[in-house]
Amino acid sequence: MTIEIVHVAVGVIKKNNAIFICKRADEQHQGGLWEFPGGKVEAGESVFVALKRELIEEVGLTIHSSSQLMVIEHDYGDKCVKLDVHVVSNFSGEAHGAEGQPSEWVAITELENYDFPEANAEIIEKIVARYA
Ligand SMILES: Nc1nc2c([nH]c(=O)n2[C@H]2C[C@H](O)[C@@H](COP(=O)(O)OP(=O)(O)OP(=O)(O)O)O2)c(=O)[nH]1
Ligand SMILES: [Mg+2]
Repeated sequence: MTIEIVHVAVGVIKKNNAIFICKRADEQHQGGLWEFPGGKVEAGESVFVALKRELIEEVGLTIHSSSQLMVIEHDYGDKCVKLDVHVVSNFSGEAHGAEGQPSEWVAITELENYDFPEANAEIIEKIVARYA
């Protein structure tokens, strides 16, 4: 049996000492938890193009560049994901929950007070180590 790994472009949107996060809808995989916005990389698409497309759709931002933070493979049991995590600080627009989802700018030092999917623990650890 081959296991499908879903490749996801994830954007850590950073402005000064804050990160923009969104809440996943209850009916989504890992629903009800906070996330860094992003979504699936489609066939033939680069990670940057996927990230750009997803961030316009989900948070109304146009990104101009991004820098890779890390790649994490995680098996949730019902789904395997490969999170391609990029820091985005060069963007235009005002971040908002463009799909009606709750969203906030959160200080990096406060991120640990929000519930994220399991795979995100490593991401938050790295953001705190690097930027807090
Ligand atoms: N966007 C995002 N996804 C995450 C994070 N952490 C984490 O485990 N994931 C998982 C949850 C999902 O299984 C997958 C992302 O899928 P998604 O639902 O955002 O994909 P998508 O935007 O393309 O949406 P759709 O096609 O399902 O409508 O990655 C995170 O911080 N951000
Ligand atoms: Mg998404």
